[in-house]
Amino acid sequence: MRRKLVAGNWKMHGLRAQLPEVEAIASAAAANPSVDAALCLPFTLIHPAAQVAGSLPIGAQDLHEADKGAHTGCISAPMLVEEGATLTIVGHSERRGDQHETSHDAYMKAAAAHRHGLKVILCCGELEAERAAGRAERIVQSQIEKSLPDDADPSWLTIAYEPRWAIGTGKTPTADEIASMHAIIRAKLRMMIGDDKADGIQILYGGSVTGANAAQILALDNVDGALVGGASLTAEKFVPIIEAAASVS
Ligand SMILES: O=C(CO)COP(=O)(O)O
Repeated sequence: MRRKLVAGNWKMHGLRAQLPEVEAIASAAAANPSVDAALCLPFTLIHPAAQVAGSLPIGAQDLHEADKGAHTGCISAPMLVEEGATLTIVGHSERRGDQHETSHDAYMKAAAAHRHGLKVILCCGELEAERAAGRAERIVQSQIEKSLPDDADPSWLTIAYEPRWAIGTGKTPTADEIASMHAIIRAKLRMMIGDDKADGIQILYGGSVTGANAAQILALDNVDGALVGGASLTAEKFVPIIEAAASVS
């Protein structure tokens, strides 16, 4: 039985003034031990958040594929580990859009994270035009093919399906569309790494998840948690999602 994981992605939000939110989220996570929770924060908050987060895992949102080198402005896996991160997101659609990252970049970044013991949330998801053109499934399958790291294993890898058009828009796919895409991702994983490993990997849904829709989404087949943006920024909005996950676990 796969546990549910509710991970927050603060994106480019948060100063030290928001550390009490981290503490409050960590307390709520500790009070719901049947569910896994985590927060992926801006680089600048990783160290101070890790000091106050207790057992709540603190992660990054990106990293460079190299351990060190002449890469101005970039952050490597060993740097993240030293700051107290235990996981990182790779391949988020905002990095694919804003920084032109490819699935191969995500593959390289996931490998770098794994080399240094970081868990990885690997993102995939189609654009609105791709869904409208009937290409959503093929796009997501292709992203998984190109980005799934070697040695992919449930002990360190999680997949997040985040349709780009559902992120920050208040629009979500229908329950059938979410369940269908998650089944397609599960089938793809089975083909690539075998049933045992594939069946252990958590597949999260992300895109406009809130306390109001979380229980319904998290109850769907093959939805093993949520990757939450806007509604993860405060305990008031995020804790109900953790509790919704607990209620369907
Ligand atoms: O991109 C997301 C999480 O990584 C989802 O963001 P929202 O929850 O704000 O739609």
